[in-house]
Amino acid sequence: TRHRPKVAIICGSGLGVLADALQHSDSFKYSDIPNFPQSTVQGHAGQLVFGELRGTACVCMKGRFHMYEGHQPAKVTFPIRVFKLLGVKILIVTNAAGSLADDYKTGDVMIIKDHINLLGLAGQNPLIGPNIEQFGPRFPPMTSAYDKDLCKLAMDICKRLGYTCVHKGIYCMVSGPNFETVAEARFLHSLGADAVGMSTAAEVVVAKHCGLRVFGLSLITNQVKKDYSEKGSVNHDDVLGVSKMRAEMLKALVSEMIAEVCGCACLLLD
Ligand SMILES: O=P(O)(O)O[C@H]1O[C@H](CO)[C@@H](O)[C@H]1O
Ligand code: HPA
Repeated sequence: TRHRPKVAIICGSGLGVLADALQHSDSFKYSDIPNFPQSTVQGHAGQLVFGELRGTACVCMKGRFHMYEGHQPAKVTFPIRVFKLLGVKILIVTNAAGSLADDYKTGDVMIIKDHINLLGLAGQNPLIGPNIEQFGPRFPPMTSAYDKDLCKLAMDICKRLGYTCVHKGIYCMVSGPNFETVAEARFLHSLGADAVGMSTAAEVVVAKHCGLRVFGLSLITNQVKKDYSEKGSVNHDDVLGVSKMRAEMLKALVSEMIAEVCGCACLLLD
């Protein structure tokens, strides 16, 4: 491919259409890329797409890797270091997530302000093992994992586009693959998490370690039950259904973000 991406986008469950925004695109199947894991989850196509979005060269992971697929944390996050070596400066992560916050509705968007890397805290951190100094320091800070300027820009864009169901909140990564019990949901909520999912935090830790700027979006695809009296249960098809319904909205938001970031002197990529 002739594209030399500055921005990488990871598509969450059912959000592969974000990659369709790329023009003059070149696609590579994960199975054709040396050392890349394979996508095994429905809603994750398994293609790396290079192209241009509003004049900026981007690379898009149409399908991410999860630990519940049997991968070690370092394997799940392997593509992030590939992006770094390709010259990427900004990582945009998206995911489908369940809501723990009382005021989030299904279909809402949460701009990720911070995360709780529950697996990382419990010893499943992608940076465990010999540190590769070429990428970053042994003890990287994580106090501003999600770029404040990019968060603010996203809020402004949402206002301009007339999106009202947008929040800023905290994402908690769990391993899955089962969805949470009521007691677990209460526990995560009491920790301060607004949304829960089975991805993202590990990718962000590796991205920050190697100096990428990160912006994250969760699409709220379901309400996580925090009360035994609440009826019904979530399944992956429902998650994909909501993603499909809201994917165009996320596509517009991500496109605007990239257009603004690359046109704004204060957010210059280099
Ligand atoms: O985080 P993404 O990949 O968007 O997917 C989310 O949706 C799946 C569950 O329906 C899990 O994989 C969860 O992590
Ligand atoms: O409720 C959820 N829990 C964990 N991961 C998820 N991904 C989408 N929804 C959920």
